[in-house]
Amino acid sequence: MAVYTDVSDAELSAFVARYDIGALLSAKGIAEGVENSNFLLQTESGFYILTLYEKRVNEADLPFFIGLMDHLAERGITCPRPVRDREGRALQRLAGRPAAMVTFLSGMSVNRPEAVHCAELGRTLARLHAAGADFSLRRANALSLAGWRPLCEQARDQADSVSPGLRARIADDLAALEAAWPRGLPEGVIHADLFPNNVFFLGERLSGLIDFYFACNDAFAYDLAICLNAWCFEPDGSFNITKGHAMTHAYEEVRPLTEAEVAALPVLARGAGLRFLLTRLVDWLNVPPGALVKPLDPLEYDRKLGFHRHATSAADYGLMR
Ligand SMILES: Nc1ncnc2c1ncn2[C@@H]1O[C@H](COP(=O)(O)OP(=O)(O)OP(=O)(O)O)[C@@H](O)[C@H]1O
Ligand SMILES: N[C@@H](CCO)C(=O)O
Repeated sequence: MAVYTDVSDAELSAFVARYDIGALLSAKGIAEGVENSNFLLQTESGFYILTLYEKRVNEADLPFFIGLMDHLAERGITCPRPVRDREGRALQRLAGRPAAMVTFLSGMSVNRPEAVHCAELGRTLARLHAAGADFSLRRANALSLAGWRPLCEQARDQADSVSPGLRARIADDLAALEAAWPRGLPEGVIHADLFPNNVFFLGERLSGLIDFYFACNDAFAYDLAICLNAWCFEPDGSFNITKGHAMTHAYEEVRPLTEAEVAALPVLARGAGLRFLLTRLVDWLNVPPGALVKPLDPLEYDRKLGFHRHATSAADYGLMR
């Protein structure tokens, strides 16, 4: 369960009383997630999600995330809406942490996405990229190429205790990516963490997106590469090219990729793989004492990188031209 910060019932009731949403009826810590502390609140007017922002969220970035959810929702992307208190504030502090309350979205995330889900995701990702075009705030991606070496240094000495040879594999990936990372690709607002657990479906239709707390300005095709990593591998570690095709084809129906983006896809996919290997590895090695959280398996991404290291073109990911 991702609850790093405990909040007493009395603190929660007092917090909810700042809003015009009725009295608090129930509150429970949410089991899913690894980054922030999340609580499902029921008040007299319905359900809300309360988030206390933890270590990876820089408080200065919160206006970007809050503003982005409002911006996207106003442009037809279904996502949580920040709720404002009686004084018009969305950003709060609670139990010593920055905090915000957002609306509850209905829908279910899929544990084992099929090609139909990958296509829905691809289409919505392209719509999200278009909808962010006129968002006025900017946020650099703190977890792109320049952010990987510091993570690598944090985890390096213990990497081989997690898997023999991991330290050397990471060093090779990083060196290869530093030599080949593409510049000048089309960019804008990206979600940067659109894993299946952050995407809701009603039946086979995508019904909403959550968790915008890694959103930033970066290459659109890097966002697609993150999704290929997160949605298109099978539990046995193989890449499912049918799912990759479904996702990239649906993306291109809304926003065709440029030739430069197509050419860059293998290196972007490898970079996305390394980004999640590194954050998972650092978290795996540093579970805070007393935190209710199940760290995610870094080696899942070591196995995915085994595929990316040998990919030579976008066709390996199902992107047909
Ligand atoms: N607005 C919302 N509506 C409905 N459920 C939500 C909402 N926001 C969060 N949740 C629920 O809380 C869980 C955790 O939320 P979230 O993914 O934002 O946490 P996180 O710690 O940032 O997770 P992650 O590990 O994906 O970064 C989600 O999987 C979902 O079940
Ligand atoms: N989606 C991330 C966790 C949240 O950042 C992962 O699966 O590693």
